[in-house]
Amino acid sequence: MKVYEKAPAKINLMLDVLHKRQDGYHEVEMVMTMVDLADRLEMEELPRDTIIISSQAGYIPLDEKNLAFQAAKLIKDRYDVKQGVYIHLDKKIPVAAGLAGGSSDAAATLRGLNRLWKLNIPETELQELGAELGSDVPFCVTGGTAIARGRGEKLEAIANPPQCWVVLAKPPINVSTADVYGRFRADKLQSHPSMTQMVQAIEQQNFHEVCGQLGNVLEDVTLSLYPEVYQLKDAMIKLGADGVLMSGSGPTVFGLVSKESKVSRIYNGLRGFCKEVYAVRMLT
Ligand SMILES: C[C@@](CO)(OP(=O)(O)O)[C@H](O)COP(=O)(O)OP(=O)(O)OC[C@H]1O[C@@H](n2ccc(N)nc2=O)[C@H](O)[C@@H]1O
Ligand SMILES: Nc1ncnc2c1ncn2[C@@H]1O[C@H](COP(=O)(O)OP(=O)(O)O)[C@@H](O)[C@H]1O
Repeated sequence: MKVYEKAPAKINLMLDVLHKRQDGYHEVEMVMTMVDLADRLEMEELPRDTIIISSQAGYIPLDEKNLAFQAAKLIKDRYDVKQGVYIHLDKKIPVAAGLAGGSSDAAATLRGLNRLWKLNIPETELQELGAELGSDVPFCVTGGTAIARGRGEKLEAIANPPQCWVVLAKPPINVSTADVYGRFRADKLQSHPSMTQMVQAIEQQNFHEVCGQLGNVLEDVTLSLYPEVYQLKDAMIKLGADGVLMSGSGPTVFGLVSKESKVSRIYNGLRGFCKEVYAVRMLT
């Protein structure tokens, strides 16, 4: 038997860091949503007690370092599953981009294996398993749009933002999330983005206000390390995107665009800066 799962990319519409915790993680407040740029996973049951990962992407690990492998191992161990699984990852989401590609693959693996092995694990329990794999995995289990607190695992579902185009551009650099959080200094912050106002703008379906409330306190860290991310952001603003922000710890920059007529100009303009540019819809 085979099951298929879609693993969409996330973007952070708002990301605030409150403080560094005793356990080394940072207490965050984020508004997260998903975009229509997705990996596709095929999972096939194997009679042998083994986990095999394959992918057309040459640049991700296929062993126990792969987050889909870790998700399969976790569910097998926790629920004492004796069968094995073959997982094929059709990667479309750029890697180490701030788009939670690996986290979304892990979440899709948890959902898929829950179905394949008829385990009937409730969604909240899948989220708890996800939290053992990474801070963004619980959100990716459920998707939609949510406020995320704690280290990212405490979720509160909210309305989806107004539908629009999302242009994503990833410069050819790899950013380490741990490094960006490690360099973040709360005392250097000039201001915090407002969670309340972002949530209100979304609830009122006020596109202009959603664009106005975009904010990410990790942006300054990544922009100072990689000036090309700053240039990309500047280019996207000049090309006419309605709101522009770096996603997560970066380096992907996204632009929200309401008018379809503007999308191809922005897309083509950005292709002059980097190869990895995508124009997709918000997943609502
Ligand atoms: C910044 C965000 C925003 O959505 O996304 P990405 O840029 O990675 O996509 C997330 O907070 C990333 O979540 P995720 O990528 O799952 O992080 P994890 O694997 O749990 O943690 C990687 C490392 O980041 C740091 N970390 C992560 C989350 C957090 N709230 N505080 C932290 O300090 C820790 O040093 C940790 O060792
Ligand atoms: N299934 C996977 N897809 C992508 N990256 C993966 C996967 N499994 C493990 N990784 C590793 O996880 C790291 C972060 O990848 P990713 O989840 O794409 O980053 P981000 O959270 O910044 O978007 C990379 O170093 C990559 O090698």
